[in-house]
Amino acid sequence: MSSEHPTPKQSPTPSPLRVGILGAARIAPNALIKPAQSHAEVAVTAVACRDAARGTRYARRWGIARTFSGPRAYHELVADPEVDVVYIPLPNGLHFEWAMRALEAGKHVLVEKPMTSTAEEARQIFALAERKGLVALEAMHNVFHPAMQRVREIVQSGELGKVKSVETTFGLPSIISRFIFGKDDVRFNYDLAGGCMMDMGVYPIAATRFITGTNDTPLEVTSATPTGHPSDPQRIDRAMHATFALPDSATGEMTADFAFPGRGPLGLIPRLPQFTLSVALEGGRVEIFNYAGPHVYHSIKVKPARGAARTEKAYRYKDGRGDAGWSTYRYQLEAFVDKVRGRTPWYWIEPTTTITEMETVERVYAKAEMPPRVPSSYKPAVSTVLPAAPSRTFFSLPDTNSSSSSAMSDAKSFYELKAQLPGGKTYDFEQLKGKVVLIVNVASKCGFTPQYKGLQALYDKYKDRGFIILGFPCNQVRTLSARILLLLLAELGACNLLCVCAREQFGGQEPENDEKIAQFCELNHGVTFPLMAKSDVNGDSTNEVYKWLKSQKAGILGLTRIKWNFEKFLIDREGKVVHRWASTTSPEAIDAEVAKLL
Ligand SMILES: NC(=O)C1=CN([C@@H]2O[C@H](COP(=O)(O)OP(=O)(O)OC[C@H]3O[C@@H](n4cnc5c(N)ncnc54)[C@H](OP(=O)(O)O)[C@@H]3O)[C@@H](O)[C@H]2O)C=CC1
Ligand SMILES: O=C1OC[C@@H](O)[C@H](O)[C@H]1O
Repeated sequence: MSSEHPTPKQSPTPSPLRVGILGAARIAPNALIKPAQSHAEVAVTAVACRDAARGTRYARRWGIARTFSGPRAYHELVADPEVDVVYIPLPNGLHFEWAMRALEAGKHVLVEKPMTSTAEEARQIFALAERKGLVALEAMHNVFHPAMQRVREIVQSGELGKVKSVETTFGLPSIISRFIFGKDDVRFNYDLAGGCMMDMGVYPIAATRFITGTNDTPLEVTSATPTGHPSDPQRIDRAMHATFALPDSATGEMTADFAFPGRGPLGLIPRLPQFTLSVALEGGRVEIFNYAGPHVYHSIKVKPARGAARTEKAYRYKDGRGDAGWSTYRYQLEAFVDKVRGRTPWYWIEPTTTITEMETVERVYAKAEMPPRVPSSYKPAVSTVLPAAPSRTFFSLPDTNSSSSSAMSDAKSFYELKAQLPGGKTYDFEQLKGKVVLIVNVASKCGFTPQYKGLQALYDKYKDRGFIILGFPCNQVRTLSARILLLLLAELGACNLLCVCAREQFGGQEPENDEKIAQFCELNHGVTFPLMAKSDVNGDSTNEVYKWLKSQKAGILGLTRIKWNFEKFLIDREGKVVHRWASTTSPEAIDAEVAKLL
């Protein structure tokens, strides 16, 4: 059911992005509605609320023109052709379903933190967004703020040497939280993927990783101690304390707490909320107070071991970008709109970051011996995910699930395969008999290129136990902008032939010759595992190895095509492909699976 309201307050540009909100949620005014009022390219035009009266009040209060209500409200908003972006501030356990439904309907999505209940769900959201050429972002708003960017800059500048340890807290005293959270708050509901680690805990994790440059990998959790919530102590954590191993022998420690007790006898002396991030480095310390909401107030303290301490503030970027009055959410919205409009955002949270953040949350719960959050029962509508009509089938490549001869390898087993080495020699797979093999299509100028480091580490760790990695450089997997261009052409009705021709010609992420690729990998990433000659992994000229691998194991949604650089195939000692992982699965995340086969 939908209804109209008086004109919205915004005075947007002629073609603003029209945002619809799912749920009359408490956070939406701060996180989206108010920020949108100062963004000329955004208009919040619709809200869906299960309850008609509440939805109408909310829409009036916030000047939102259209309301959907009733049991189909969310479906109707998502299907509305006048909505371009869906903002999802629902309980955590519903994020996946509604992000997927919105993407399936062709909308960009801004999803509240934590993005999903599990890492696998986040993977699926990004895979679908990528397939559809849409933007998906986890609303981890504080990292977009100049204060957090500045802290990261100071830490990473080397001014105070290497990081030794990071300590982060996010906690509210019980005296405050009892006024904020009712006893039925979604945060305390296990079936809705509640828990303190999910809610507040993602801030310390995201901040620690952001500051230490470990956004590409899940953190190694060395300990996790939960405090159960009285409503459901076995499954819902009121608080979580965890420690991490960071690169270069550094350590991390976090505390998140929905309601910590006061001090003194009977806990009667109240304590202040805790929002501190403190980094100890070889040559001093950097601290930021209020790292989660730095727009309200913050102070950055830089304390060198020798010399004078200083305090900094950063409400806008040093070069003047932004506005001192902007909140973290406003900076986030700026980036989101830039991304949707095809401009380069000032900062962006890559899919890998969100996926590995969720992996870290999973690891913390596992270490704490608490049950993992339950994945959504929503089954993505595959039929709408797959390309619908032949005239738009540039995502469905010739070899996608095809049984045509060009897509098939003649080899009957892994050990019959051969690959081209740089310089024209042949790499015979017979020599791989009895080994565990990881095969990766690599590229030097891709967002995932830093994975080389993790791959080399994996190789170094296990090569003496019969493990080998083979890299297949490929210039073929196209860039996102090229995909969007293709999508646009198809939407505009450009002929299928044009799309077919363009399909495999885009790329540019591995443009150099074999010699330069090898030099790049050795110099920048210390790669010593074998790299094959540059070749195709999709299309008519797909090399024999990839034809065979793809015939053995399909990827997400049953599609065989290689979707991006740094997809990974793991082959066991018998020559059987046992795993296929998307690019977003980091080398660190597959370590345990490799170890299992050795
Ligand atoms: N970025 C930030 O600073 C913050 C982010 N958040 C995140 O936003 C999300 C929502 O939090 P918050 O605004 O506090 O939550 P609220 O409880 O205020 O809102 C959640 C909304 O979800 C809808 N909903 C749908 N199904 C259910 C259900 N089964 N039970 C309860 N609500 C349901 C309701 O919409 P309807 O109106 O249709 O009934 C409700 O308005 C969470 O993921 C949280 O982590 C929260 C606070 C701060
Ligand atoms: O910023 C926040 O503060 C309080 C939390 O419960 C909320 O979900 C979080 O995002």
